[in-house]
Amino acid sequence: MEDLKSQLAQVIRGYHQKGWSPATSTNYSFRLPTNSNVIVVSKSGIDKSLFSENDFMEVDMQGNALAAYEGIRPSAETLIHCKLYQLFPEMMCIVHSHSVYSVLQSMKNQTSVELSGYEVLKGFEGIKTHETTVQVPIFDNTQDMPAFANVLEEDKVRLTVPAFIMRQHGTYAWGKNLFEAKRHLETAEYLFEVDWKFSEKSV
Ligand SMILES: CSC[C@@H](O)[C@@H](O)C(=O)COP(=O)(O)O
Ligand SMILES: [Zn+2]
Repeated sequence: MEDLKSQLAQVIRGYHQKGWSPATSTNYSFRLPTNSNVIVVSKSGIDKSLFSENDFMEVDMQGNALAAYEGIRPSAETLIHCKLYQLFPEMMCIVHSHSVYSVLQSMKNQTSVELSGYEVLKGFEGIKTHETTVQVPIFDNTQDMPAFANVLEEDKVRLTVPAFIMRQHGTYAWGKNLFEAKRHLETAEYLFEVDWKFSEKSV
């Protein structure tokens, strides 16, 4: 587990350098390979440029801190992680960004970002050709995490790729391991940026 913590911490610091986690934003988690009912999640309010293995804590599938971490505040968005693991039981890692292009894409007054024809779509698990179109869903932002978790459950059918946007907030992506979750977030973020820049040029 220490290896996983240190690998994810390194990814988190790297994402901060890309500008994906300003002002302590974003959160991350993985499930213990030895007990998938235990979620190792980032603590709330940590500066992601300095994130270390010690900035994780353990919660149960309802988001309650395990005894060893009593009194420590898990990420404010822990319930999103809990719900995604519940909806997609094979998924073991979740990553989140507050990137500029995710926010810009979400401000188009649409309920999804349509991405078509890009080679990098193949970064999403199961996509084998650029000759396809995917919809990355956009859900309205809220501070009410139980309500947002319900939205995810009700709209699970819209989660056709392993990523979504919270409007004017950022992207969540997930995978069967850190490598896959990372690939999915980077796929989404790259496509949001290229698609945004192309539509800017063509107006
Ligand atoms: C600093 S604003 C960002 C937060 O409100 C939230 O969206 C976020 O991603 C981080 O929350 P946190 O509780 O630190 O995990
Ligand atoms: Zn956030």
